[in-house]
Amino acid sequence: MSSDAMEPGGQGAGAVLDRMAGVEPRPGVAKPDPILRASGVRRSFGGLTAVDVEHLEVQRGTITALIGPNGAGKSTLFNLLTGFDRVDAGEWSFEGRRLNGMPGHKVARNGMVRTFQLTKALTRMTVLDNMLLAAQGQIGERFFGSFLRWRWAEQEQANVRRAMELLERFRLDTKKDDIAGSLSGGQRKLLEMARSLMVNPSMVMLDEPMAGVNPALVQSLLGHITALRDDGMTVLFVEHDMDVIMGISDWIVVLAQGQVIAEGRPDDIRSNEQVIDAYLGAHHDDPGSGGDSAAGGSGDEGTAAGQEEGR
Ligand SMILES: Nc1ncnc2c1ncn2[C@@H]1O[C@H](COP(=O)(O)OP(=O)(O)OP(=O)(O)O)[C@@H](O)[C@H]1O
Repeated sequence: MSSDAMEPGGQGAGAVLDRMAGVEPRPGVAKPDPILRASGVRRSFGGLTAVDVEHLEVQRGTITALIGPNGAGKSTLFNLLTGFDRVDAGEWSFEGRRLNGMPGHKVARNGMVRTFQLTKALTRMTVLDNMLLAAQGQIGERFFGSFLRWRWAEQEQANVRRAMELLERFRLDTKKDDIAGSLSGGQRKLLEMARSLMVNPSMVMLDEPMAGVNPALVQSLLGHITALRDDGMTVLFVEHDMDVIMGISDWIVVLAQGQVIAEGRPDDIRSNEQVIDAYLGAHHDDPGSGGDSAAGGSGDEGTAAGQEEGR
């Protein structure tokens, strides 16, 4: 995502971060140029309020982490914003467009994509077919049913070219004919990221990008995530590993019991008493430690294969 994916005026990540310099670290704070805005978003399951977000803005061109103890509502909020679950109340917009009620595939076509852990069906397909399938929503509406078959073929060729470019970028090109299920945990994470880029998104939402990844591959994955931001994309990610969170986030949003209890830069969050209390209360990793991976806390970070089995 080249210069055209960059913000208007061709400013890079540095300029975006400069504009964030004056933003106060407090829940619901307005951002200079939000790509995503949510207000009054609520979701309950029976008597349990899983998400109750009064106001949240995500600044364009940043890496923003969504963190919180187990059961804080991170996945539910991800699902709601991306059209994979229905809100009880609230509204949100992406690039100024209201997204309420829009199904997931349309949200993705509007430029906001989320990664998914590879389902069983996907693990039985080749790496390249996984990539091509991820592009189908893009061509489907415009080309399905078309009698102009050559245009279809043309689009397919373009998809293969794009898939191969992305596979090269993520160093998976030599694996294109391998069955996705044969990839290591880290390679699967790379494939999940590569798949999401097939629709040319302006915002990528990563669901635990480091879960099940061999430590040797963590640096490489981190490099890919910061490269997305440096190419002008906005990244929102849910993660438990505090080293990762503190290391790459420009901004951190902390959820506890469905509510945003804190927002700020890594240093603000490290020293925030409310955040520390929320984590300690949940017997989770201390966000102030920056040390031993919070991977320990969630109990769901087994191998990629293990996670898949659970889905
Ligand atoms: N489909 C559902 N039915 C009933 N309860 C649900 C459902 N989905 C989530 N919940 C509950 O909503 C709360 C928030 O869950 P959610 O998975 O969003 O938290 P999380 O912050 O992503 O947790 P974790 O870090 O453990 O993945 C939890 O109490 C969970 O049990």
